[in-house]
Amino acid sequence: MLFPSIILDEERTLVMPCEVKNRFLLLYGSQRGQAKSIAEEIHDQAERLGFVADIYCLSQNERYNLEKETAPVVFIVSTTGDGEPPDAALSFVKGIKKKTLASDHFEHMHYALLALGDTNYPNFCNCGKTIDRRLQELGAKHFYATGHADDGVGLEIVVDPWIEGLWEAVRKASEMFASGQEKPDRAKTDLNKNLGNPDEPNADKSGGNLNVQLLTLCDPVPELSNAEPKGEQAGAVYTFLTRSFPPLSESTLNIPTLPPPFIEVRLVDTSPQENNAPFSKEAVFHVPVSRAVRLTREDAVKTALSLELDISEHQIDYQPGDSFDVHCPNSGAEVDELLQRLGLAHQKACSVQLQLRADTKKKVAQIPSYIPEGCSLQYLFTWCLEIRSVPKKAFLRSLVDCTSHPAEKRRLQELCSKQGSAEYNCFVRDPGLCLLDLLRAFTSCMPPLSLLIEHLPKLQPRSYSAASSSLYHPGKLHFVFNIVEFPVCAERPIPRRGVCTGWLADMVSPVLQMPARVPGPEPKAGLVTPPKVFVSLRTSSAFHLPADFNVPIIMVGPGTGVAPFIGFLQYREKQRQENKEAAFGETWLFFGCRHKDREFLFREQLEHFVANGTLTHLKVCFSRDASDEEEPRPKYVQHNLHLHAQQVGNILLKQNGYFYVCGDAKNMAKDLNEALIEIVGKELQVEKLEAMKIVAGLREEKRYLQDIWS
Ligand SMILES: Cc1cc2nc3c(=O)[nH]c(=O)nc-3n(C[C@H](O)[C@H](O)[C@H](O)COP(=O)(O)O)c2cc1C
Repeated sequence: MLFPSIILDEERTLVMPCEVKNRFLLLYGSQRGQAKSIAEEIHDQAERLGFVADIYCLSQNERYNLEKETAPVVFIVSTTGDGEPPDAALSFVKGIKKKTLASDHFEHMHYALLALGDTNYPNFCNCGKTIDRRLQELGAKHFYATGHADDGVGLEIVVDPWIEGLWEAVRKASEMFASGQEKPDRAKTDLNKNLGNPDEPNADKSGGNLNVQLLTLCDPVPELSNAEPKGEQAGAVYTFLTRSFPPLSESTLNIPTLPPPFIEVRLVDTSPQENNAPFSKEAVFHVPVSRAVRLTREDAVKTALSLELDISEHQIDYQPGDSFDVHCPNSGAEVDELLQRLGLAHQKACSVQLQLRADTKKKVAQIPSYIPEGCSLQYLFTWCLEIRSVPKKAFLRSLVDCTSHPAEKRRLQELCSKQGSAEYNCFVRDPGLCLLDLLRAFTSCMPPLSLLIEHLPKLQPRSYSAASSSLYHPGKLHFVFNIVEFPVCAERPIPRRGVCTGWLADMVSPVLQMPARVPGPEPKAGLVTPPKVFVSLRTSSAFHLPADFNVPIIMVGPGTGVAPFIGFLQYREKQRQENKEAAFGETWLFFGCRHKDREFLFREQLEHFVANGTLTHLKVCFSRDASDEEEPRPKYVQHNLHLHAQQVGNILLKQNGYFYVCGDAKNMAKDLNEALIEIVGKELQVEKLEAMKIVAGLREEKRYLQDIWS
């Protein structure tokens, strides 16, 4: 069968005629939607390139049958939690892990896998790697090299070339295997000659000599390169974001094909049922904040707050180590500004009626399930859409067509182009710009409401670790957070706070209590109605105290990472009171912050645990306090861990102890992992590789547990 050649149509779009219908099965497992949207993108491209892709979520196992599947299978899976599969992939992963499956169970299967992850987490792409390894063990064969995309640096760096190379590989795989003419092993060898491996720097990323590009070419418009758009702000403040500079301004651009529109919106002037609560399928509880305390001093760089929720009216059973979701709305001021900017402010009370466009070219088009039918426009932006998300390149591409000023249009084309990738990262992705930032800067851009519904993801609840034990505080649930601040930068001249932490901080400010050591106005008890928040519980499968009291534990929780350990220690104190005869293992806590006097969170409570023997070793360090020159003190928790290497090694390697880490994934958790490997190497006198294996073994045994965030 001859593969049709590429035709350059009049609009200079590279298109393929649709005579060849090579079928493949496309399965995704996604927690927050990125894997799903990549799968949908592949599906749409497939359609345009003349393939047939049957797309399903891994959880829809009644819709596909891998045991009988003869077409190539493409998996797109992300990783969540501490290296865990997304919820929708859990049962699939469990199924393929069954020990009873024969080693040739999937011998008939040919697959490609794109794993999404983030190198800030220690178990990079663990779910994808697990599926890959297991499918191989069960006899399945790759028809295309696995891609590991890193959200920490930009998924598109791997995803774009991986998708580009996929088409040739799918075509060859379907040709060879669907007809049953080729023996799989032989075919694999043949195929591998042409496979591009996105993991290998010198690989042919096009997957062969066919360079399929779903891109439009845009010639430079030299006279526009430095033209000023009309908006004052755009010219003055947003220079790098909005203005084109050579060499990009002089390049011919490859820009993505316009994503096909699929939603039709009508705003109906009936008064919709007003509802000021999140729309969620899980059990969500509306609970009062019974106490709010600022934990840090005024002069600390970060402001940490502790909130106590009164859950006594609800059935919320939690254990220390569990976390829970706070369902927060978007900022009212931002929603108002957005509606104003879109010319929709006067319709904010209208009911939003959505339907799929009858003429859409998008094949897997769905009305987003997180938008309740007939909600108001205001509700849609307040509770349903993540308006702070960083617009993806496909979104920028769509915005191009809604922008009237030629210079702004060109700049948006640059930012979504292949050639402008570095500028996209530098001016959009890294500063974390959102739609409103773009609309402030690109003043002639006027997207329709339908486009925003198509591109803005679901507003996600924010997850926090419980910082209390219900044995210690019956009917109460505590949590701790730093107020996230996004300072002014060149691309965003207006500072802002995190969606959830900013909202919580504003809400509790009338009742906020100051730290005990700092004099300040106390809230007038009884005069203010307690603020309320919407929460749902997320139980943890493993991040709990060991069932056996005697097992020693090491906890590492700098900054707000100390939160779950406060819950652990409260629980442990109760266990000790109730089991006076029992022997309890050692409890170590490594805590760190910048300044002892400004942000030593829970200092009094930790000292209380030390005094009553619940906490046997409290090791603290302060990274910005002056150190004694003669006796330098440890700066960070990992340094302190090194200072106690022998005891740490002893607890973990000889006493079967547990090692818990909570806090920032990007810096702390990585450094700590390195420190642990070094300690194990030193204590056991083994090479680094061997030490790494031992540390990996601790993870597998669930004795090295993490609750980390990036
Ligand atoms: C709470 C959370 C936990 C994560 N844990 C991991 C992890 O353990 N390993 C990893 O490689 N990536 C991890 N990631 C990164 C995601 O896999 C990555 O952002 C991916 O693009 C998300 O795709 P999705 O939206 O389809 O779920 C985590 C992300 C979040 C938000």
